[in-house]
Amino acid sequence: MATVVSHQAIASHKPSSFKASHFPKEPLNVPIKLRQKQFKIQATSSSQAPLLDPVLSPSKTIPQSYKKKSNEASLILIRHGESLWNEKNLFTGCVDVPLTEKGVAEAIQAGKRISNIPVDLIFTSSLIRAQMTAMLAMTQHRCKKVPIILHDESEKAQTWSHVFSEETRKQSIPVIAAWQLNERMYGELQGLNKEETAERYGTQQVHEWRRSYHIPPPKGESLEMCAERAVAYFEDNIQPELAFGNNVLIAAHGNSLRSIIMYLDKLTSQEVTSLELSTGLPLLYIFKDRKFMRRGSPVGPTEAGVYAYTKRLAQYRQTLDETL
Ligand SMILES: O=C(O)[C@H](O)COP(=O)(O)O
Repeated sequence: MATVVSHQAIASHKPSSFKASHFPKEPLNVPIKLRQKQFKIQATSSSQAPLLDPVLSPSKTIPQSYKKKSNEASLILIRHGESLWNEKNLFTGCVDVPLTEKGVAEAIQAGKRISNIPVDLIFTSSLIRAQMTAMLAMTQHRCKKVPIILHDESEKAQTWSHVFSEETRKQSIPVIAAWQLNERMYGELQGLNKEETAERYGTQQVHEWRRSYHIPPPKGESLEMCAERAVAYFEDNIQPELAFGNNVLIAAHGNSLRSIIMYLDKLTSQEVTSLELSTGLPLLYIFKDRKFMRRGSPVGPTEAGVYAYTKRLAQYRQTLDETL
């Protein structure tokens, strides 16, 4: 019999104490966008491992019922830890450089800060510094689930990365990498030293390139252009997950996150110019009643205030305390 599982199905989305046979074998009720990425698994017999088939047309895979997991979800945003080019003060943009040792420590520290906050699904950019940050942060999470990058760049990549144990899937968290969450493309500034560029073109000009909403750096993206793809991706792919009740972690970049925060906090193009994000600092939002409520940055796993924000977070933490 053919069974459809979504990306969500590889994670249990529940604390490890959750019983009730865990997940149904039949399709989970999943948000619209990720339905389109559903895989069809054909179990030829109970003794044979399932085979992964390519995506079917969404009309064949959309479940009939659509039932929310919860009316409330957490959203954590983390700018990646310090990169080797942050350290050298170079414009980085879409150049794919790794974290420094300090960046690794920042990512681990960020993980400690969010270690009691539920994470069902992770989105990162396609750049290694954001992916390293997400992975390192998750090593600290008390749920002890394994983040697994989903490879859907080809049918073969999907098939070859398939996990054949339902139990193992339940102990994992899907990680979706999307280029739309990449840092703004910094054009002809990529690889240049920020201080030297300011000396050459003037502080005011460089500040406009870096912080204005509308003005792009030479042959690069303005924040507005970056927002067009990052916010569209957020609205189309991430917000439906939150609306469904899935708790989401996004590890991305200074400017792609600035544009998303501008959307979440309804900042004007003027207000966003003064928004600065530190490397490796997690920011927590609660999504409820179709509204985003900014809750600041969890300062530590035992910080009482963070868990007082919502009953759901407090309950999740209590479950971790009881079961781990
Ligand atoms: O891409 C870069 O150089 C930085 O990560 C972000 O740079 P900015 O603070 O100059 O926008």
